[in-house]
Amino acid sequence: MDSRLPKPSGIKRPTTLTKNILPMDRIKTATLGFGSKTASVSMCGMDILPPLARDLTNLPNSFRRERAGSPDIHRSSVTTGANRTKLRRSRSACDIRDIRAMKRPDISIAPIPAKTMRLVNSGVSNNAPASSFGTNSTVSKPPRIGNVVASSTAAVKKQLTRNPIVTKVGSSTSLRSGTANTATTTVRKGTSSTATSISTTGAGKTINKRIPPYDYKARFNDLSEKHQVLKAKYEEKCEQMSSLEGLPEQLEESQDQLFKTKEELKTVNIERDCLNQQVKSLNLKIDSLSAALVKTKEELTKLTENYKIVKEAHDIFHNEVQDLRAQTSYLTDENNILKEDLTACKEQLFRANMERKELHNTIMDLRGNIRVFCRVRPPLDFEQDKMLCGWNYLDESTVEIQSFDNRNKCVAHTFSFDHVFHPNSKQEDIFEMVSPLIQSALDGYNICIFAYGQTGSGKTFTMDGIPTNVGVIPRTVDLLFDSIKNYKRLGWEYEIRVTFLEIYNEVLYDLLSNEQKDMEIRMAKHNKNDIYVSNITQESVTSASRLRELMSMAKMNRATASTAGNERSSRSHAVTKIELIGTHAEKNETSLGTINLVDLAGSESPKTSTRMNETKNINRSFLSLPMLFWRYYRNRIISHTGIQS
Ligand SMILES: Nc1ncnc2c1ncn2[C@@H]1O[C@H](COP(=O)(O)OP(=O)(O)OP(=O)(O)O)[C@@H](O)[C@H]1O
Repeated sequence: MDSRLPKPSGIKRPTTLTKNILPMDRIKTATLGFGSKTASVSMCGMDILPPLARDLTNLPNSFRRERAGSPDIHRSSVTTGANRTKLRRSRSACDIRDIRAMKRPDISIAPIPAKTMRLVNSGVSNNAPASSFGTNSTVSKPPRIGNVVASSTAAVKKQLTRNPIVTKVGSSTSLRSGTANTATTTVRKGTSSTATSISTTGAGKTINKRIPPYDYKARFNDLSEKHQVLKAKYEEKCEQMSSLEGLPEQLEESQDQLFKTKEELKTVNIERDCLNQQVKSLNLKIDSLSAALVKTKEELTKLTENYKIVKEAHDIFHNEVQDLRAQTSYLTDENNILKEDLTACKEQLFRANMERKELHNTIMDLRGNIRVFCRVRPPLDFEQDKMLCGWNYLDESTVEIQSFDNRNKCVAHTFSFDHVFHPNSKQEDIFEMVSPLIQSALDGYNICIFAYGQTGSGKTFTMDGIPTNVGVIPRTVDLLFDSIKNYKRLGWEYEIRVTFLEIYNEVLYDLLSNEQKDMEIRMAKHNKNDIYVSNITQESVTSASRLRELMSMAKMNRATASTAGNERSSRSHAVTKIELIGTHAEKNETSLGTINLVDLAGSESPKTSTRMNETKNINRSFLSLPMLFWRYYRNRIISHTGIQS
């Protein structure tokens, strides 16, 4: 009979649950939980299966790291080969010898307790508590590792403190442990005397029965019973192991999931930090925008108030504008009426001006186209002590000159003039007499004003004057431009051109140019009564100041010298010619008038002359002057009467 228990087969060595992927704390926990039988037992609910679990739990670590599901091997390892050898020896020679020596006692084999049988048949429930040991429960799902380890460790410790290793033989708390311990004790005892079978009755009373060594059948039954129990436990452990085999994979998956979750958690934390930063910056923006909004509201309030004020002003202005528009409309109508009236007035004025022009020139003709005025200058400072000829101012047109003949007899000569100006006459009085001629020039007539007399008689003073008391020419310029302004209102536009000619020793000079030129006096082709000077500088002037400027320039270029009667005597004839070209665009009228202002050189007696040639030329020119006037009168008489002689 083979007493050796069948070696369990198909038991897989539990795989090492600690993998590299586990962190160190997990590795420790896993090693503690899965690498030890304590944890294995605890996981299977052995904390509530005290006897055998306690035994297994209290095994040394080195031993507990052995195969989890082979309690037989454990026991064989614990008892080592000594007990087994003892058993074999007891079953062999010693036992036989003992059997021979012993009497066969009456042995009543204790029946297998019913509770034990139920356990054998029903198996061991891993997760079931001790109170529900007989229920059929299987391990279908391993508990969570952490919880299992914690609970198992705690349960084992608790169990260890509550239930010491040395169990009370015959205790009814656990049939399996009681059976195992009893078997061990029986073997030990059996080596010296007989085997002992411990059984429990249905009432819970422990029944110790000794199995004589020779009672192989009883021992066999006993061992079979133990074998069944252990086999059931073995199968139970196998099932537990098979269920636990999937735990590493689950653990790995859980770890992967955990790492993924951690990575996601990190990402979420980073995103959360970013969002927090964004929230902070947005809060700052909100604060600044809120402040700006408050300012804007204040400004808006001010602007609204200003808008109300401006709107009120606008309404007032709008009403005023409406009134003004009405007035403008009324005034526009009035203006149109006035325009029509103005046009009619202008027409009447133009016609009246033309009539005035005719009347004016008729008066000029009646007064005489050639008028001669006489001006007696006062004696100069150096003449106060000199013997001067006497004169009498008979009336405003007659003067009597007294002189002595060869017999020193006083002779009186009476001269008649258009007007005689006594020495107290002013420059304004002289100009008042000649100014109507300026009007004639603007009306398109040619006029000539010249001063004639002996040297030092006051010709230049009368024509040019002095800066503090200007003469005829400057006053003519002022009157000319004032009249042009007035004529502009009547629709006349005038262009003024001036030339300055000097005749010195019968030679022509351009007083506006210092160049040597060939200048001649020529008659106009279209009008034989009109003459012009060739190659002379002609300037267009638009202002009186410019004309005066040109006059001063010409005066500077004029030849002067000292004579017996005048320290600065003009030794040439100076002719200032002013052309007035008037146009009336509306009436398509034009007018061309000329003003010739002549300051003749002073005649001088050959007796007192120091420059005889110059004096001859001057006096010769004066001889032509009566001839000139004679020709003029003859032409006018012929034109009026047709009589040639
Ligand atoms: N009416 C006057 N009242 C005061 N001073 C006068 C008057 N007429 C001329 N004189 C003075 O007499 C002097 C000579 O006059 P002015 O030069 O005009 O003579 P003139 O006839 O031009 O001589 P000439 O022919 O030699 O140039 C000047 O000093 C001038 O100031």
